[in-house]
Amino acid sequence: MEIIKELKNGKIISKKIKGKPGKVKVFEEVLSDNYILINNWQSWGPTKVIPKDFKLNISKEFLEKARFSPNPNPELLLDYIVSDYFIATKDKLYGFLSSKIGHPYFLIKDGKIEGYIDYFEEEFEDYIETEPLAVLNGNIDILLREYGELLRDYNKPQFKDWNPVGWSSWYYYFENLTWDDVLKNLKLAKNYPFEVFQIDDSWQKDIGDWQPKESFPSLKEMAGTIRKFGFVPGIWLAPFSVSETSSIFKEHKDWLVKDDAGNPKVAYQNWGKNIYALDLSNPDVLDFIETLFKSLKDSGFEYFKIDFLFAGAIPGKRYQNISPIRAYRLGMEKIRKTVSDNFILGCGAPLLPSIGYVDGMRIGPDTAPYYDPKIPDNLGPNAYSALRNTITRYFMNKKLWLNDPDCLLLRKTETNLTTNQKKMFAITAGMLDNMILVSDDLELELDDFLIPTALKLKGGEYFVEGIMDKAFTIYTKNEKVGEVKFRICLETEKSEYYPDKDFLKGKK
Ligand SMILES: O=[N+]([O-])c1ccc(O[C@H]2C=C(CO)[C@H](O)[C@H](O)[C@H]2F)c([N+](=O)[O-])c1
Repeated sequence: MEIIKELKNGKIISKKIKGKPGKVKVFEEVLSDNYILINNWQSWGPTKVIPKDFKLNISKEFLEKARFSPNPNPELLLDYIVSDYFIATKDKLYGFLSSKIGHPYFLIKDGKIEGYIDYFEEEFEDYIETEPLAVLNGNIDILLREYGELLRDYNKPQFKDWNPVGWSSWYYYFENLTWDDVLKNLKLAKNYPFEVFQIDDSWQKDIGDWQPKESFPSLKEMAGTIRKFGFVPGIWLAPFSVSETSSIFKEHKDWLVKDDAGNPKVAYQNWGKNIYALDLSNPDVLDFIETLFKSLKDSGFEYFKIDFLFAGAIPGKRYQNISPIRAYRLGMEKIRKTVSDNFILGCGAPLLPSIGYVDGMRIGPDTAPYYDPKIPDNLGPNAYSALRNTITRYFMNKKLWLNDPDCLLLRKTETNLTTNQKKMFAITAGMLDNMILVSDDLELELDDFLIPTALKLKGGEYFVEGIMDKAFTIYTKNEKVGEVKFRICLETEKSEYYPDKDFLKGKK
């Protein structure tokens, strides 16, 4: 590896490779600490502190269902602590600055931190530079912010400066949403400062068949009705996913990523089905994606929550022999160009490969109407892990995209969330200037005082101290509230804020 740039507190290294490199080892250093900050490749995975001898306890059964959701090389998780893109200790941070062709990751092996880049099956006739690696020394709280700045400066992403506030259907209605539920909430949403009204997973015929199911009106009527109520029409879809029961699976197996035997490869299981992945290196597939998003846009939708994106980056046989990461970015580039002036929210997305293609990014797992620090990180729903990631990935916000911490669930019934748990989420998301989305049946009684609370805290300059400690301290300064400090321990649910502002206490 050669130093391509000296930094005041470290360096950026890279090297030239060609041929068929596969998994390239690019870094090794003795692990000098008992605790490490690890990161997962995609939206729903954890960024968290673990002891160096932590056992991931990933079972073969979990991997059978999750498949490539937790990692493009899931089998590594059975034997190692794996950290994608970056890894850190209290005074060191090792962070790759891009994932444009290869997938960069770290393993903890024999007391060492080992850095690799997986170029999968791609062959390079000419030399290419490896994804650059920044090696930084200093206080981890400062280093995280610095790593975010290096990522921004290296990738130079363009994204909208609109920081949406709105409503989403998923966390109350899930797949049971009806068009009557939509109409009821549209009427009630006028009482809130919502800009966007987003219909989530529920409307479609099948995963891959992106037409409305019988019980929903046309796409044009869906979007037109939302617009008529004064909101930006938003819609959810999983554009790179194809369910085994879909017509696209029956008619276009040639469009799917294949296994070594030439059969369509299962990307993951969800909705009680096997889900396959579109081969984004195939020009016909990119035409399909363009036509799909043009039709959604022409129907009147202006906000796109594109989900399960990791499916586009699974290893396998493709039309072109390019890495899954390069194929993924072809698909994301197509979407970005097709709806360039609309808001794209990435979800279930490989983080570094998505830089530059999204305006917002879900940076944690699903929230839920329960908060439980004891549930292990399994990519599944939990308000605790959604809040944890909101803090540990805060440094990506407004550098790479707008962080979406997932929705505030404010209902007082049909939930196990306490008002304090809702308050911790709302104050944190507001102070860190995140997207603010609510997901409730608006007819229910809500702790809705937290919406103005979160909005008052937005727009500031913020910082998080104690990323590797038991409790975080979040600092924010904006012209509405001045300087606010919020000390929060996620495990004990104890939090204090200074100065003691009434609006933070739920007084109107
Ligand atoms: O581990 N999983 O199999 C899994 C599956 C789905 C899922 O949530 C995604 C799916 C949906 C709908 O299917 C919602 O839009 C969530 O906001 C979006 F994040 C999540 N999640 O975000 O935690 C995890």
